[in-house]
Amino acid sequence: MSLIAKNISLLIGNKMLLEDINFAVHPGELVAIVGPNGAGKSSLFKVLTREYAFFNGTVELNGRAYTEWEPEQIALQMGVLPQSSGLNFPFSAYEVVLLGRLPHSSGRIRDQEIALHALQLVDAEHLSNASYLSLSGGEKQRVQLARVLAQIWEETPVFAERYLLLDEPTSALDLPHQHMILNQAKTISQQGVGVVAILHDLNLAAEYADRIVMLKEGKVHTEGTIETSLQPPLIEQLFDIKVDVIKHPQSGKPLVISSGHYS
Ligand SMILES: Nc1ncnc2c1ncn2[C@@H]1O[C@H](COP(=O)(O)OP(=O)(O)OP(=O)(O)O)[C@@H](O)[C@H]1O
Repeated sequence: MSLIAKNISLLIGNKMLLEDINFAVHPGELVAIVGPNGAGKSSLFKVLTREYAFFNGTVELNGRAYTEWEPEQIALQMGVLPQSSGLNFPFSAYEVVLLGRLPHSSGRIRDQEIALHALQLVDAEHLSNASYLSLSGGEKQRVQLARVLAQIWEETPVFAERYLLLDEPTSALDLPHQHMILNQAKTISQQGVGVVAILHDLNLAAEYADRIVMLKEGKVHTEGTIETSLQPPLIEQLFDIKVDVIKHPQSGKPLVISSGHYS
């Protein structure tokens, strides 16, 4: 049981956005998708999350093509955090998180407990009663993450395998919150959820991901473990920039350093 995309190609107008991509995420792992601007990361994300349906190839969720699932069944298996959520109603932060529980029928008290707990996990409990519209960019991002966490909070009687798909989940966050959120994503993956995160920061990917998929010009450039992916020649091919990779003094993970010189 996994989320598997096979031979995905995506043509919009006369532009090939994705070309013969194979991608999979399995329960229990965190996969980072990285690559330069315009590489196709968000396009792949939109295929994986059904925002785009007009692609060639197949996407299978837990053994069945998307077309074979009802939308409500998909919502019980997959939480999606897009780059921006255009919510314009004056809901409180807490009410926004409760929206994540709509696909479920676990009862009002349980849903409320989960929503509060999810807000705690993203350090936003103190914002519960604030109007969502009044929140800062980073606060909104954390509340939206709490909403998708609430959505895939626990196994349902029918669906044990769940997935969390995050498009640049740290883009609006300060340094401590970047680590806090990715720590949560990692913990959730260790609890058995398959997590996909588009990340620009290679060092965050190194710290938290189990695997890295590198995209370039709509194709998978490289895929592998942190150690095999974060090699200077590969990074230089991907981003056209000179880098050194050293060992992080605390975690021992690869640490990518660049002085900004083009290769
Ligand atoms: N709807 C569309 N119609 C035509 N071209 C598109 C469309 N969406 C994206 N593109 C183009 O496809 C390419 C890939 O875009 P995509 O948003 O997937 O890149 P990305 O890797 O997510 O980039 P970034 O890091 O800048 O967010 C870009 O060149 C973009 O201009």
